[in-house]
Amino acid sequence: MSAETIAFIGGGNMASAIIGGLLRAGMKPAQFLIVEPYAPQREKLIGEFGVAALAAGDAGLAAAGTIVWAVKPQLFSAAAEPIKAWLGGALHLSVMAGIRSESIVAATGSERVVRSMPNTPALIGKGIAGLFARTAVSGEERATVERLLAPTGQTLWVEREDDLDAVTALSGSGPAYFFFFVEAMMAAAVDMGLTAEQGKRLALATCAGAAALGLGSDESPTTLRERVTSKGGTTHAAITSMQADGVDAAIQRAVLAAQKRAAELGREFG
Ligand SMILES: NC(=O)C1=CN([C@@H]2O[C@H](COP(=O)(O)OP(=O)(O)OC[C@H]3O[C@@H](n4cnc5c(N)ncnc54)[C@H](OP(=O)(O)O)[C@@H]3O)[C@@H](O)[C@H]2O)C=CC1
Ligand SMILES: O=C(O)[C@@H]1CCC=N1
Repeated sequence: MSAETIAFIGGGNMASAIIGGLLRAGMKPAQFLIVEPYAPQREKLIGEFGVAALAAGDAGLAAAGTIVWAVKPQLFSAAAEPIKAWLGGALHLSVMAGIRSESIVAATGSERVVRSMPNTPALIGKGIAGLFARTAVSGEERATVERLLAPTGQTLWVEREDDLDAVTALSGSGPAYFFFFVEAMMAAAVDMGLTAEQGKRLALATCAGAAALGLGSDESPTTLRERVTSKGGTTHAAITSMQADGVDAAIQRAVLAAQKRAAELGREFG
């Protein structure tokens, strides 16, 4: 192991998305060390990526230049405690929701901490990750983090750490809101006599097309929505129904609930 080694504490969904992306971008399996207590998951990582995976961290961690924290926030303290002696020399990158950088400094003994909030489209290189760096992190280390996350999609730096709670609520959790919407579209498709499969195809292609249209256009989502909405037509009927049901306000409340929960996770498990 060397300073080029990237160690992951937790080898689940998010770790796999980042490791897979970096391997596709040309990093070598020997550059990774994963600490993952769940044996079937360890075997999956070894089989899929050819990386080294240990049930528990050991002194070898001290050589890693970068340590990525990818355990559930609830498990952070318990995961850090037994390996603390070997963490002080590394740059730490957390993907954990809520856990404050101050808690990561206290648990690792390193001031060089970057927090990120990726999302699951990272699995196909189409994610977006919010990033926050503590002042001890150098410009070069910020660039290192950007390189690490580049294969997973876009990155966006925020200046205030608390803003990561809003990023978590928007883009971290956002893919689930989108699938929730698609599930409802599919249920409506079935109500109207289409099959669920037809509903899924129509809903996903429509959402993907609308997102691509929005990304490629200088016009606001409001203008793009209005362009679909003919006077007295079908879209007007649907939007009027959603407004009467308070769907927009409900979505805003839901996103704020996620932001509040992110802050709570930091207080409860930091
Ligand atoms: N999923 C998402 O959309 C996003 C998740 N995140 C954040 O990423 C983090 C990881 O989430 P995700 O990848 O979905 O979760 P997973 O449950 O898939 O991965 C976490 C892994 O860590 C393992 N683990 C548990 N205890 C330890 C330990 N002591 N040492 C090392 N590994 C341990 C778990 O094993 P076991 O299963 O045995 O407990 C599990 O395999 C979370 O903090 C979450 O907030 C961030 C952005 C988006
Ligand atoms: O639900 C969660 O807590 C994590 C953080 C963002 C997405 N999943």
